Amino acid sequence: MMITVKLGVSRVSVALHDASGRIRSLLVRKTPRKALSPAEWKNHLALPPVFWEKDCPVGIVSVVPAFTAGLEKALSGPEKRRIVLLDRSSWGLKILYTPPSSLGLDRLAASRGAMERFPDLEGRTYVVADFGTHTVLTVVDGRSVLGGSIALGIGPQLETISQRLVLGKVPLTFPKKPLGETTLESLTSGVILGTVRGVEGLVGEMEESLGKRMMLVLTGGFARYVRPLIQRECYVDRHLIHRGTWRVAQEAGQKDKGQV
Ligand SMILES: Nc1ncnc2c1ncn2[C@@H]1O[C@H](COP(=O)(O)OP(=O)(O)O)[C@@H](O)[C@H]1O
Ligand SMILES: CC(C)(COP(=O)(O)O)[C@@H](O)C(=O)NCCC(=O)O
Ligand SMILES: [K+]
Repeated sequence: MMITVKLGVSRVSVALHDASGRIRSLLVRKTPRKALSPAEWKNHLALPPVFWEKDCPVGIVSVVPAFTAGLEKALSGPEKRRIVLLDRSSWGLKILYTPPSSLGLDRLAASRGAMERFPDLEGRTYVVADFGTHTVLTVVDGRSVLGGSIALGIGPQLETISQRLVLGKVPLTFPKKPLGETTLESLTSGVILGTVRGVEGLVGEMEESLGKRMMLVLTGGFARYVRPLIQRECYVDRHLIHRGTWRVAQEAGQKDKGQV
């Protein structure tokens, strides 16, 4: 068993993996507004007992470094569980981004997770489109991460607009047509279809500038909603960040035991 944690800007997700890496249980909490003490983190996460199994190592990927120490101590607990804090050198990927230290660790985790989940991507050029709180594209060429794009995600866009238009919560509906004839249709067209067509357009332009075709890999909370709208071949797996983190934390554990 292993636990992987993604500490994101707005959400923390905690996954429990079995020996083969499969996710057995996943829970999501809001990212706190301020740094928490280990005890506060423990309360905040409120992990069920299965997550506290003895000797279960924990791999952590954080994009909020100021919050990481408290979380790490909370998860290590009195049992002193082994914590694998992943940094930029952990992923077996070369970072061609400036400066390399500014590239989100979640993007490295998703890039590696894509290779783990879809082994035929190894050595190829592909782009991971993470449809989460942000919509983030990350281009991988062989074992090098080149960069990509970052925009506000579908969820936060809908929330902002619905506050402005006093619409209440906009239900997440599948846009049936580009030409919206009601407010709801217009919003789903603009935000959901617009985001997807924007991603497709960017991927096409990135391919042109690279002079190469890329495989598209979808991940993140909205991946399965947008998949039917995508007009090109793609792979989909919602949990690439956890899968990449699992693989790399596992490799780190084997090195510690002198098995590699
Ligand atoms: N079934 C679902 N469970 C959780 N989040 C979902 C679901 N469907 C859509 N979402 C949306 O996915 C987004 C979170 O995506 P995710 O990739 O999990 O988070 P993050 O990018 O913050 O790590 C949220 O904005 C949420 O509204
Ligand atoms: C852009 C992100 C906040 C996306 O994470 P999300 O909020 O979707 O979980 C994250 O990838 C990040 O902190 N990136 C650092 C900036 C960069 O990659 O250039
Ligand atoms: K994300």
